[in-house]
Amino acid sequence: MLPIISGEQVKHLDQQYISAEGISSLDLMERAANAFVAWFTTTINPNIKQVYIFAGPGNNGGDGVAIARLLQERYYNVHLFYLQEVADCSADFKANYSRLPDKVLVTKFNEWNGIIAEHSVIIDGVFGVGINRPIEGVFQRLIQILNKATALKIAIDIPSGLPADQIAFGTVFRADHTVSFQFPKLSLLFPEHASFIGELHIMDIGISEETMDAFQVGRFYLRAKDIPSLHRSFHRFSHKGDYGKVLIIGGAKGKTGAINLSAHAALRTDSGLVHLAPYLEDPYLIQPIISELMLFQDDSKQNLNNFDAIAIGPGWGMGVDIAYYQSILARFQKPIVIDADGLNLLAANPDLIHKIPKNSVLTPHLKEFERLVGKSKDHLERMEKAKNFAIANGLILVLKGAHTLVTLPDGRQIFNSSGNQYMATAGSGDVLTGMIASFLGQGYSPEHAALCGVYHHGLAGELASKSKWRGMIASDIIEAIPRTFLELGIK
Ligand SMILES: NC(=O)C1=CN([C@@H]2O[C@H](COP(=O)(O)OP(=O)(O)OC[C@H]3O[C@@H](n4cnc5c(N)ncnc54)[C@H](O)[C@@H]3O)[C@@H](O)[C@H]2O)[C@@H](O)CC1
Ligand SMILES: Nc1ncnc2c1ncn2[C@@H]1O[C@H](COP(=O)(O)OP(=O)(O)O)[C@@H](O)[C@H]1O
Ligand SMILES: [K+]
Repeated sequence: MLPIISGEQVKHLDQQYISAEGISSLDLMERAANAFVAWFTTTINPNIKQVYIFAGPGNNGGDGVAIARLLQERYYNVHLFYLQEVADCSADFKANYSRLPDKVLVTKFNEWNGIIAEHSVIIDGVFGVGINRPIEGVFQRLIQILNKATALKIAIDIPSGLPADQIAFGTVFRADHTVSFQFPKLSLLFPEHASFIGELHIMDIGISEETMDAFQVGRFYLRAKDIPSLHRSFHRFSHKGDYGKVLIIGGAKGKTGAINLSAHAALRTDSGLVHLAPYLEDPYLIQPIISELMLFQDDSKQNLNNFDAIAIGPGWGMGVDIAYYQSILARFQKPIVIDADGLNLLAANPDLIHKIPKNSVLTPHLKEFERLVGKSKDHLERMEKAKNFAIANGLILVLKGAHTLVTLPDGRQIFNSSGNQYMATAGSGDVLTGMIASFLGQGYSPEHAALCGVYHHGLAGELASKSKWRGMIASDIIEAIPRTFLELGIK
């Protein structure tokens, strides 16, 4: 998994990589600039009239100057602005400045008339991970002007003004796209920074995960390439028992759709047998949405150990008898998946937490998490609380959101890269619950079940949204689950 290292460590990483590979820092900057330009030329409408690049004094500015040259070589009209005397800029900035072709228009920022032509693009190379204090003076004036412009805005590495691993503390460039090098800086994954980042794109500049591992601080980014090795393989003689028997408990009156969604998702994730146990006096009153599902009447006494995995909570309601909740925990000794009202009931009855089997997977959204551990002032504090909670209770916490964060009982924290905003729709969390339960039932370790569940769920959302966009509903995500295996090359 790709380590998310701190902004402070980036310099050391660069130095180590440069000396190990025998290349210069200028070469690495050229790679970063080329990676940016490769993204730009394949993503941005080629009919733009003008590209404005704003270059600060450090290496982020140096990237901007190199990008100016490379875009001009590809016949874009480029106007470069620099903010500080070139003599006072970083060495690699200067080296790139001296390589600028005549066709790049160059102006010092304080001599600019402030006009931005229509159909143009703004590229922000003012500050990168080297920001070390709030933006003031000429820098602040520039960012304020740019933030008012209607042109498409693109940030190099990180929107200027945003610190790499903290909450924003002053003026920040508001990008439509952020093209970050090598790994996502931690602050690019915080929900409070959504309006600064726009769409996030991570471009590889060739530094290996092994090189980065030396600097890791226990935070990682989960990508498609990490997933296949987490999967179990099945063979020609596998039978449905090998694929697991799953029970989904929840679904009070009027809310049985939630367990139906979880159960359907478990089937599509390859579970052999899936049962529903709605919280109704007569569970046989409901009709499962698909005929492959079965109903289970739980009388609070049966041994549940016949099931390979259990998920509890979707649509359960808060009227559940706590003795029943306790009876489930007493009758099933393997790790379980807990979601929705299973979590809300836990928040209301904190003593229950000690009865939950170790390594169980809890999947709160931000509000459910707040009910469990109290308010957090920002995502950094929330991450810290997630870590303490997972370590103290020996549980796996899947904190759902745009970049769902999986925290393991040893404190490692893994951000998911898959998914999109179209997944913010009723029931998409129920789908995730069913998927994680399915992998658990197929014999995956709870850690692998959580990671595979989260990644495949996000990918299913991406695939389904290609044809449904804003109209996507949770059932569309379920229908796309089989394609996620194809996409990742998992038989
Ligand atoms: N491995 C990587 O990630 C690579 C990084 N590169 C680029 O290098 C950047 C980092 O470069 P630097 O370390 O030079 O840092 P920056 O370019 O972010 O700028 C740091 C400079 O700005 C000054 N500064 C910081 N905060 C300020 C403020 N509020 N007001 C005024 N001046 C301020 C600092 O004193 C320093 O001179 C990355 O973000 C990336 O764009 C690439 O060139 C090469 C590869
Ligand atoms: N903007 C987003 N980007 C990526 N994934 C998202 C986004 N919004 C929501 N999701 C995902 O959708 C799911 C929503 O779950 P949840 O809030 O429990 O919904 P519900 O209770 O309706 O089932 C989570 O897995 C979450 O990660
Ligand atoms: K920037």
